[in-house]
Amino acid sequence: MSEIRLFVTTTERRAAAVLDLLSTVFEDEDYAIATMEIDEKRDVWEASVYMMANEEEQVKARLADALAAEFSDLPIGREVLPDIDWIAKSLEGLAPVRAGRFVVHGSHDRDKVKTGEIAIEIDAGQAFGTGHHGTTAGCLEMLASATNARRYRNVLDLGTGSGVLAIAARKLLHVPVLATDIDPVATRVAADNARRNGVVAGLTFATAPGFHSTAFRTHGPFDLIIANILARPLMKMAPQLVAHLAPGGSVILSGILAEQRWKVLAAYNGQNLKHVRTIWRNGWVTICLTK
Ligand SMILES: C[S@@+](CC[C@H](N)C(=O)[O-])C[C@H]1O[C@@H](n2cnc3c(N)ncnc32)[C@H](O)[C@@H]1O
Repeated sequence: MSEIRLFVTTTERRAAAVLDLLSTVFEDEDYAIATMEIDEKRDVWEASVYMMANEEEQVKARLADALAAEFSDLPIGREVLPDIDWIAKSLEGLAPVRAGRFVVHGSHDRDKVKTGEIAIEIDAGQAFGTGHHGTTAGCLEMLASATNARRYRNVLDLGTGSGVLAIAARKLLHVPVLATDIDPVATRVAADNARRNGVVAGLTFATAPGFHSTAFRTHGPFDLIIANILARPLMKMAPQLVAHLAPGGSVILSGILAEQRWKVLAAYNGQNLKHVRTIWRNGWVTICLTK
């Protein structure tokens, strides 16, 4: 049976409001809801709900009811999604990912690395970060571009997961990197991955929730802090994160849904950081700011 997407087309701000509405209407039900950017320059966004074809009628009626009060000007669009070969799709997911000068690949794809690329070998495992997620790829791309513009002397990777960003930073910059995670399994996996990638020296791993460890004082302040966590903890941590950033330093933040971007920017602008660049990937944003 085919899958259907019902959607409305509007601005970023109104799409975020429609998403809130959809999450209330379809709360606790198994329908995926999402917003996605269609045209950055013209501020065109879509807010969507996905369902199987036999559920379309009732979902559409409820959607129309929900939109009636505030969004009656938005016509409901419809798309029939192509049937997907999930086995082929999952294998495709393991293909190497390229972002900036980096290529992240599994051990089965060592021969796919091209001359001039910085290769990071990560097999899918117990920690987040094979490079396939829009947030990881966004951080890698931002890291490559941020380091074109200036030199950094040390780096913090907060929420290191598989260690992919710490390994990328070490391979690119050859400077000391502190990598931390709240999850001890992640720090162990990240250390293993660092060994496999031949970058043990210069990389320190620590298990710590947020900034609760003496490691930050010992190794900081940092010229570059990369944190791919989630919008809410990133906003909460803004004062501490900025306190550990050296004057003139840069921050790369990800784990932020496109509609949460302005809130995160406000939290960091409030700490006197200036926005440099945003990268959009698959509904997620990666933001770079400087002190
Ligand atoms: C989205 S993953 C990012 C992994 C990797 N850095 C990447 O970019 O692919 C977020 C990681 O942050 C860790 N994390 C979540 N909250 C944290 C916190 N308060 N302090 C430190 N690490 C945290 C999680 O355990 C997880 O490994």
